[in-house]
Amino acid sequence: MAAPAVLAEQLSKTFLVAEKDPGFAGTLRHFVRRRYRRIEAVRGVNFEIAPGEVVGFLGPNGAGKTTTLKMLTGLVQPTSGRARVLGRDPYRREAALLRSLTLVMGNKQQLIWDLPVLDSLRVNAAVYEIPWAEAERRTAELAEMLGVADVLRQPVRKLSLGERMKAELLASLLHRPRVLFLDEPTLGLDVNAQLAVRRFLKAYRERYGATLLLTSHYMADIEALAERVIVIHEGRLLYDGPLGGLVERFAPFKEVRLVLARPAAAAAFARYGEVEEAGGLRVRLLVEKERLTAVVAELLANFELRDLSVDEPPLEEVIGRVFAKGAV
Ligand SMILES: Nc1ncnc2c1ncn2[C@@H]1O[C@H](COP(=O)(O)OP(=O)(O)OP(=O)(O)O)[C@@H](O)[C@H]1O
Repeated sequence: MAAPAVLAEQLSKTFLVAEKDPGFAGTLRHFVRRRYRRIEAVRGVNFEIAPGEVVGFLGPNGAGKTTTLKMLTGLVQPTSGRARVLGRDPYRREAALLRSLTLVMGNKQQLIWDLPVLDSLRVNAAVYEIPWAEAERRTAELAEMLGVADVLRQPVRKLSLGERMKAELLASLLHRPRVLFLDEPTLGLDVNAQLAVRRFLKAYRERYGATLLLTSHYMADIEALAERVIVIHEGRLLYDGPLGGLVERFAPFKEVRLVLARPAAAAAFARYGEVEEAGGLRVRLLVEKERLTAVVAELLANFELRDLSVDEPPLEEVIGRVFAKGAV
């Protein structure tokens, strides 16, 4: 295997947070004798990502995803373990590595609010020592891929959320990083803008052979972009493998959808599986894979059906179960 683009080896981060009781007395006590609470945000996480791979990084709120991304981009020093990106230690913040990676956070912005996007791009070009003629060429190319050429002369504050996020991506990629860490890059965007961002990330990866590690609460992002997923929960790695394997392992059931000819009570379906929707003409059931053929035969025999279809359960459902379980 080629040298990994990203490596996490027993990567761990513990935060010490000072705790203070409420009120004046609490504040006084806080000065005299400080109490600390340990938060083990990331606990011995191991993974390797090959150059050109796109990996979805999943976990419920507070699982340790952002902390891991911050350790991999040199913003936070690991308490123990090793982080390597393109063979280098990100926390040393060597210029050669900083020129090769980027961290895009959907909830943070780097563009200057009151200035046109182009002005922020000039700043970035200067920081990364890209001659302006070259930066202009790259801006034109990325703006075309993102469909934001028209808005670059407008102040950032006047852009829609979707336009702003695309401009943020443009700014984050002006130095053509080969390793992209993306933390919720489609956060809050409408469906069309989400789709545009996904398409762009795909095109960028294909054009530049980039490696992507991305978190998203939108499973559509993960399904569209990632072949492999890493799942963490309470700072520990729960799963690392193909997206399909996650469904196999955590969702040994299929989703059966029915359209009835006549409404039936929800209770009529409880014995076939887990009822997700019922009570009218539409019914959705989660049925264990081993029982599937028998259940479908019974449903056909017992109900007058307009339609019946069997699918993999929605990924949201599977992920929800993984998180709820919390252990493999
Ligand atoms: N700077 C910090 N100081 C103290 N605790 C922190 C700090 N940063 C994160 N934490 C804590 O570490 C844990 C993991 O947080 P992190 O932001 O990495 O999770 P996450 O998986 O990215 O969650 P989300 O999906 O909500 O963004 C949380 O309990 C959080 O409160």
